[in-house]
Amino acid sequence: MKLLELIQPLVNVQIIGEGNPDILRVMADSRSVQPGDLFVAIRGFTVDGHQFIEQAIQRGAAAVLVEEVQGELTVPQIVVPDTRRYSAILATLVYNHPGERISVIGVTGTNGKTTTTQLIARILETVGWKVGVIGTIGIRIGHQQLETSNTTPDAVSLQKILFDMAAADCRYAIMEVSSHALEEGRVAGIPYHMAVFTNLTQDHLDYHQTMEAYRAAKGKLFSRLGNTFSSSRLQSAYAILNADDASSEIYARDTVQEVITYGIEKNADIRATHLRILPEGARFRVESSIFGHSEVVLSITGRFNVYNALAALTVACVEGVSLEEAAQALSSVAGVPGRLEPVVAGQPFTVLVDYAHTPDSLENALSTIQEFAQKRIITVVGCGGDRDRTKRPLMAGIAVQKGDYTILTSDNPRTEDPESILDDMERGIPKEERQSYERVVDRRTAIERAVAMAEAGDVILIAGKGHEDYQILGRKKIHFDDREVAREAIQRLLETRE
Ligand SMILES: CC(=O)N[C@H]1[C@@H](OP(=O)(O)OP(=O)(O)OC[C@H]2O[C@@H](n3ccc(=O)[nH]c3=O)[C@H](O)[C@@H]2O)O[C@H](CO)[C@@H](O)[C@@H]1O[C@H](C)C(=O)N[C@@H](C)C(=O)N[C@H](CCC(=O)O)C(=O)O
Ligand SMILES: Nc1ncnc2c1ncn2[C@@H]1O[C@H](COP(=O)(O)OP(=O)(O)OP(=O)(O)O)[C@@H](O)[C@H]1O
Ligand SMILES: N[C@H](CCC[C@H](N)C(=O)O)C(=O)O
Ligand SMILES: [Mg+2]
Repeated sequence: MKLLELIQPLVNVQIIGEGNPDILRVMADSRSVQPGDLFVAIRGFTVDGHQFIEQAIQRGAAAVLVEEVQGELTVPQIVVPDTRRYSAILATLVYNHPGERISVIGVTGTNGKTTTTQLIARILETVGWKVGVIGTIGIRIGHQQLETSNTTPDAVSLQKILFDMAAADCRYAIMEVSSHALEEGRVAGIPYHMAVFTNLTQDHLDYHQTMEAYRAAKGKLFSRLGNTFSSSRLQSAYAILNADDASSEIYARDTVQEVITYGIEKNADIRATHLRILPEGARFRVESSIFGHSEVVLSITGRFNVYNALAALTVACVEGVSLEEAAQALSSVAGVPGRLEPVVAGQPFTVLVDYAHTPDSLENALSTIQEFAQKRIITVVGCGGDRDRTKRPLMAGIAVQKGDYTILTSDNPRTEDPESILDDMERGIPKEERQSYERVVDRRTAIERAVAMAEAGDVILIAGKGHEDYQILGRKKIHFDDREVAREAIQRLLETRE
């Protein structure tokens, strides 16, 4: 596409320099620029992309999109007020509105996004539709697996991924939409067919500052639902909301599209009753005046997973899958990596690795374990560095209150002092609980310690990192997998006992 044709729909644009080159792609990272790219200089949280303009031109950039007029360049410069947001629009245009060639289902909320997207994918695939999935544990296009670094990729990568999914004949793109992504406009230009809300509890206050701002960021998915850039296609869209979460009322008011609710406690369009939470899974009955009723048997447990399953069932039913068939598909889900994932290595106690990294998710994981634990619950937990500090004392307080013994340890300390993160956590533990916890800053040692103290019938919860196979210490990323470390510790323990 010619540069001038590409930027024609944009407003507030200044063009400097001669020429009208062909633009093949939009690229925000100078290191990946190829000849024919439009390089977008984004002022980031760590570096300013304007620094890399020369490098991008050397690599063959045909034009640059900037916020500030640059000195003389050998390629045209397009000056706009906000390159981050404009890059989303340009990527949509370059890839010719990929979001309109595939039904995009967005899932947002503090907890449960990964699990819910995986459950939706399973149901839609079971009935025979090809899907793409984008989220924390990676990107999948049919059977092709790709790595990711963010839950929701940057705007430019996202449009390319949707393009590839549409080209691979996926009928659906099921994606996690983080509050960061909504705030930064990474998903601008995606005409969501469905917007699903799981829940809203505390997280990311380092970024959003207040819960109101955090709620408002997530709300953009609902207030913009049904909007498209191109007027050629007006589509009907649905907001799928959790009736038991207070924020849903606000989101329901904010959307002009059809609202369908799911829940357990309050009246909802699709509701779970007769819940039984068992160690090996959950059973419940679904009742809906719209979609009928069915029994559901899940191999994943916890009341919170009943909510995730209800959200997935609602999406499937809206898409025309029968409730019966959707429930059947869910029963075949063995588990989601790093979500209450058991480590089984012949030990007489239970070890569960879980991605609980917020106060609410930790509370839920521990409440679920309480329902089936026969003896003690030993919790190994840490909090990420360079992230929301206010959740640290809350998480430590919950661990000590709900479990029997807690080992406070490091998560991904990043550039913070690991001991000072533990200090922040410890502040949430009442003095009289001094006997029920200890600090072991090294995560491997902490896991080994938990394994060494466990007795038959105990449950160890290793929380915070779930599927992650790395640990970030300073600016270094080392290989670290809670499941591997626990397995090795158990094996060593069993060998010494033989
Ligand atoms: C705060 C935030 O949103 N940060 C994200 C953001 O970084 P940034 O825009 O500040 O980028 P930067 O690193 O300062 O670089 C600025 C620009 O220079 C470019 N650059 C940089 C170096 C170079 O040599 N050449 C070059 O062109 C970069 O490509 C970028 O365009 O854009 C980067 C590239 O897309 C992301 O990787 C990065 O995520 C960081 C790693 C991060 O941790 N983000 C977290 C806060 C996050 O977004 N999390 C949510 C999940 C939360 C949840 O689960 O609820 C997520 O969606 O992932
Ligand atoms: N519906 C839910 N409500 C509350 N807690 C949940 C729910 N679903 C999962 N959890 C808990 O939260 C943890 C993270 O779950 P999941 O990865 O599905 O959420 P997420 O929203 O994708 O998280 P992230 O924001 O990191 O991407 C799980 O390991 C579990 O402990
Ligand atoms: N999506 C979450 C992941 C947190 C995982 C935890 N292990 C950490 O590193 O803090 C975030 O960006 O806050
Ligand atoms: Mg996720």
